[in-house]
Formats: sequence, C-alpha cells, structure tokens
Amino acid sequence: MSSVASSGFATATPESWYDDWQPILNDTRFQLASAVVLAPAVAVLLWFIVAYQTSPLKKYPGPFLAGFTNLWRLRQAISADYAPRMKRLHEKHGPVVRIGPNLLDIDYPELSRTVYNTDGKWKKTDFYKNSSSIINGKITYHMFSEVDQVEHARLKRPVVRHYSVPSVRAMEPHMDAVIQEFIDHLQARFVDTRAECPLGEWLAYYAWDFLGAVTFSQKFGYMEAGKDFDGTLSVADQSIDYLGMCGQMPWLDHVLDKNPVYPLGPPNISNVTRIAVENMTARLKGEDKNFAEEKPDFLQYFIESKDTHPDVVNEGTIIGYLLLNLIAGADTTAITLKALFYYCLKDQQVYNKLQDEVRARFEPNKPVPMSEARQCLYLEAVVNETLRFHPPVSMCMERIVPEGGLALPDGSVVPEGSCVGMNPYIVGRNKGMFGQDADTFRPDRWLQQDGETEEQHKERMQRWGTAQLQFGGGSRICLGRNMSIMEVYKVVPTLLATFDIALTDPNEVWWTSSRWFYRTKGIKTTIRPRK
Ligand code: HEM
Repeated sequence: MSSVASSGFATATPESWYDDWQPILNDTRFQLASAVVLAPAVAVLLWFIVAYQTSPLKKYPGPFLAGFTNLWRLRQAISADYAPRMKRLHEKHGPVVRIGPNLLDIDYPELSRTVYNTDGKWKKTDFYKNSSSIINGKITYHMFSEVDQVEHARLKRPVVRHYSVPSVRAMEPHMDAVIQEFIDHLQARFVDTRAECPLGEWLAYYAWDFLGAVTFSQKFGYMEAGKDFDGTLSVADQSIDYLGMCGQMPWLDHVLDKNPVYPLGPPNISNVTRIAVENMTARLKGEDKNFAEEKPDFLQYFIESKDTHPDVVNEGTIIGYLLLNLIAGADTTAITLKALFYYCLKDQQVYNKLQDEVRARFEPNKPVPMSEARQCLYLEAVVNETLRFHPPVSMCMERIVPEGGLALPDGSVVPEGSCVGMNPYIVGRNKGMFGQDADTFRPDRWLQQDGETEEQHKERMQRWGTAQLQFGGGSRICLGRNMSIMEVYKVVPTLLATFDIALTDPNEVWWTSSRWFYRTKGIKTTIRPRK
C-alpha cells in the first residue's frame, strides 16, 4: 500500500512497491511471458559474449562494439562518411583494425598482391552478393557479384579479351564523337550564354553517354537533355548505396530486396535495361541502325562471344554483361573526372601546370588522340594522384582468408575463414608509402624527383603500385580499367585545350557521400573560350 508523507504527496516505500507488484509477479502468465521474452534475449547475449571472448580476432584493436556485431559497421556505412571514419580508426589503432566480429580492415600495401591475387583461393565474401537480380524466380549473379571463383572464371572467359587495350583502342572513334558532342554542348550552353556550368553534373551526363556509345553505339541522351531525364543516374546512386549498406549484413538483402512478398530494394535501372534489350534484339536481327562494322562496340564483342562460347553466353548473359558495364563503369569514371577537376581547380598551380602541358601540345575543339595523351607526363601524374586521393571505391574489398591463414607483418596469423580486406582510400593514404603529406593532393609526387635517377623512380613507382588498389587486384581486378583510363586521358586534355575553366566560388566545398562509391556533388564553374 502507498503511504502518504507529511508533504501530502504519495511516496512508495520498497515494501509498498513489492505489495503492489506481488500479485502480478506471482501470476504464472506473467512468469511464462517473461521466460519467453527473456530467455532468448539472455541466450543471444550469452552467445555474443562467448563469440566475442573466443574469437581469434579478439586480439586485434578496433571499436568495442564492432567486435560484437556487424550493426556497428552498418552504422558507419549509413553515416555516408565511411572512408574518413575508417581512416581515423587506422590513425588511432594502426594498420589492422577489427571492423566486424569476423572482419579486419588491413593497411599493409605489401600484402595487396597476396589478398588480391590470381590463384583463385581468395574468395569474395557475401558482401558482394546483394548486387544481383532475380531472373525467372532465381537469384542471378554477374561477374562482379559472383563469389564462386570457378563460376566467375566461366563468366569472364568469353569476354575478358574484349577489355584489352587493343579492343578498347578500336573504340576510339565512338569516344571522339561523344567528346566532340560534350565540347559542343559546353560551348553552346555555357560559353555562348555565359551561364554558370554545374560541371560535376555534366561530367556525369558525359560519362553515361560515353558508356552508352561504347557499349551499344547509342548515347542515352543525358547531354542532349541536359538532365537526368529518366532518373537513371539517381537510381544507380541508390543501388550502389544499397550495396554498400546492405553488404555489411548480407542476410538483410534476403529480407529487403529478395523477399518475394514485398521487395524493398532499390528500383531497377529499367530504362537502361530496356535500351540494352532493344539494342541487342535489333542487332541480332541485323536492324540496328546505330551500328557500323568499322566502329566496334561491346555489344558486338559480346555477340561474338556467343559464337565462341555458346556453352556460357546466351542472350540473358549478354544483357548481364551490358548492364554491368554501365553500373560498374559510368559512375566510377564520373567520380574520377569530378575529383580531378575539383582538386585541380582548387589548386591553381596544379591547374596551370596541367593546362600549360596540354596547351603546348593540343589544339582546341579537337578530341585528343589517346596515343598523344599518353605522352603527357603531368597528366599521368594528375590522374594517378586523383585515383590515389579520391578512389571511386572507398570501402573495404572483403576477401575470405584461405587455408593456411594470412601471416601479417606484425607476426600474427589471421586464421582461415576470417575475412580481411583493404580499402583503396586507406591504402592510398598510407604515409609509410606516400610520405607524411599523403593527405595532400600533390600530383608532383608521381614525377621523377630532383636527385632521383630514372632507375630509382621506376623502382619507387613499382613499390607504389602495391598501394594502388583503385581498380582492385588479382583475378577480380576491374575489367574496365583500360576503358576508363582512356576516357579520362582523352577528355581532360580536350577540355583544357578548348576552354578556360574556373570555380565560380574558389572556396566551394563540395558534397560528399562515402559508402561503396565515394560520391560527390558540386563544382560550379564558369567556362570561357581558351585565351
Ligand atoms: C575509374 C573507373 C573505375 C574504377 C575506379 C573501377 C573500380 C573497380 C574495382 C575496385 C573493382 C573490383 C572490386 C572488388 O574487387 O571488390 C571493379 C570491378 C569491375 N569493374 Fe571497374 N572500375 C572503373 C571503371 C569500370 C568500367 C569503365 C567498366 C566497364 C566498362 C568496369 C567494369 C568492371 C567489372 C566488369 C568489374 C568486375 C570484375 C570481376 O570481378 O571480374 N569498371 N572496378
């Protein structure tokens, strides 16, 4: 019973509290309900504690919660500040950070050739699996998301040669046409009108149209429309963010996107799929008006693979190859181009040096040939620095440690079955490798330094190569790297040779979102004719 204190307010003594609750506590229904709710909760808690205490990864440093549950890293991905957060953790804990109960993020460039190699033993983790679709009721993986190494090799074999340097070089006429169109749009819309140019957005329109042209000889029309008219670019952003977040707890994908009742994943890039299917159908019927024999494209190459590898390639596989090109290649290249312009425009010395090199060689209004762009050493330094400083993929590329474990330079061995990965953003800013100013954008670091012999420079570049994971590595290395490098090497000098470009606000700070891709928005510029 409650007692009334002298103040007039009712207060509960311990005895009266017990008196009030006793009937409820004694009620067997209450006791049963408590057992049903509490017992599993206690069991789960115990399971977490035992798993934490007995984990062979317990000895590695990292946030306390990360050792218990992957919810911790899901939270980091949701924050959209993933790579900078991971970097701060490495600054605090050193080269090995435990970022999940069974996952270590390692910053040992000397191990990059071990973890990302060609022997087929280092499997991708389930992180990648949610980048898949349901076709005829079955979850279907493509080259990027297939974790089974044998199946991956089977899918890759028919098409790998089509991404080689000679195959990609054969597509240069397509590239020149798109680059010419890009210059013409910038001239008409921003130079002639003196309107402000949202260069970041235009680089993305250009990258998507470019990939449409080399993939199936048809631009999507983003430059023509001057906007993301069908929402594809926005949907692509959503799917890549979904991959980055859901990949932290891969089973979530079965609950969200792959549940047959009410799928909650990102929308499909339906317009692009429609265009891919229409192009393939027209091409197979010999009715594709956009295609010319002398200008090969990926669709043509993939159709040839159907003849050379009929056991693997059918029309469904071709659509998969086409769509993967777009999903994997458009935004990554756009992110690189945006970063290159943003960081160069922010540093007038770098920008002028690049512009001087380009203008000494190239005329305005003419797409620069790849063979000549390759001669520009400072351009090469700027591209390398951009990819190091702002890699489009800015998350840990997870692999499962195979039999025998992974020996770390600190003498410890990460046991078989654990997951490890490197993040191109972290490894690219490794101070032991790139120097104390690794957090500064400084393209000159890639050039031969005063007092450095040619041999020493070559040796340094080879060593730095181990920390260049922007395109991944080993058997799962990016297939489109030759294509994207060519795209960047051609368009950057063409723009610099044609226009004077400046940030409208030199103090602009762009918007960034770091999950699987390190996405950005901004770069408002004025564009004038070359003086
Ligand atoms: C700057 C541009 C690009 C960057 C930084 C980039 C980065 C990457 C990375 C890091 C991976 C491996 C991911 C991992 O192992 O976890 C990858 C895979 C892949 N990329 Fe790229 N990519 C770029 C452009 C392209 C382009 C233009 C294409 C196609 C035309 C492309 C097609 C692919 C494919 C097919 C894979 C899967 C390869 C496999 O697993 O066998 N990428 N990319």
